[in-house]
Amino acid sequence: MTITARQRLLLVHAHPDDESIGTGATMAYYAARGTHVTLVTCTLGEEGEIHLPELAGLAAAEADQLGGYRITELAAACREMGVSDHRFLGGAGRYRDSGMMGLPTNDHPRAFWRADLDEAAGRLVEIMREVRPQVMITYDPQGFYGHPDHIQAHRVAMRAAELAGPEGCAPAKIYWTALPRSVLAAGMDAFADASDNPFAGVEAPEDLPFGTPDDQIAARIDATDAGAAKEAAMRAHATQIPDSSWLYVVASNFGAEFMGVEYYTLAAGRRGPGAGRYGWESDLFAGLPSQDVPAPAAAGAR
Ligand SMILES: CC(=O)N[C@H]1[C@@H](O[C@@H]2[C@H](O)[C@H](O)[C@@H](O)[C@H](O)[C@H]2O)O[C@H](CO)[C@@H](O)[C@@H]1O
Ligand SMILES: [Zn+2]
Repeated sequence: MTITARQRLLLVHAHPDDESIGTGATMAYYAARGTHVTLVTCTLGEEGEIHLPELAGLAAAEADQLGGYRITELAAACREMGVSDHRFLGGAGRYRDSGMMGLPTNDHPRAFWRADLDEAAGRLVEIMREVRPQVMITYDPQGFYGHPDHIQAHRVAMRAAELAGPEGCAPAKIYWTALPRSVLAAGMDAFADASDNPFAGVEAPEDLPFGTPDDQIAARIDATDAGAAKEAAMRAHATQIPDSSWLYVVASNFGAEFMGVEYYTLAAGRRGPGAGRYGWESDLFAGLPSQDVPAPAAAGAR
């Protein structure tokens, strides 16, 4: 694939649904502005729950067809976001959804959690060679909330960037998905008296398995105009995100602020110009030279 877009964004996610939940507005926002957005999903999500009773028979313990079905959900979500370049790491089915931490599925022979790090990273380097992204998004070392496939996606993405560096095709900036503690605190306040409080039982934002101090956030992407695309992409993942999901409860109360604004920490690269108390960037490509698309590496060049 010859990519001529001047801006190229690479995202590395663990399962079909993560791209929409965590970065759907960012992806739709940049795709709508001509950035070439490449999504790499590391597993098919075979071990997921199924919130559509009519599809219960696809479950891993039954026909074990959920992975194939989630390929179609992901394709629909990408259409809603305007993203056309999507790949599964190593090809569809190479790495299997490991299930939640500590489950026997972590030990499945193809479990992503057991993948050889350099072998998996090498497959991502092949995509970096072709796409030559200036910016990459993945998770923090905790995988945002501790799922083994998210932790492994972080490790593979960061190792690939390390391996690609000497070849000159590593991203100049690497961001990790994040949620500011102040946003979590505002959410807890807003739902304090709600009957369907998604934060019920949580005393403080620090008690949640995710959340980042505001002064460690590097970018706030206001993709409010892509909030509807994000919600449509999430609804494409109906086996994973039921209509009753807390995600929609929060969205219905927060609206554009929740669905259309996404936050990141900067793990590598130089921070661009920003604004506000903590100098948050409003553009992931801030500070990067507006470069022409480098000539694709000659065939066989390494
Ligand atoms: C957003 C995300 O990473 N989803 C994963 C996750 O799903 C969780 C899992 O089904 C768990 O059993 C539920 O209690 C929890 O609510 C879900 O978020 O893990 C799945 C299995 O690895 C994965 O398929 C799904 O994409
Ligand atoms: Zn996930």
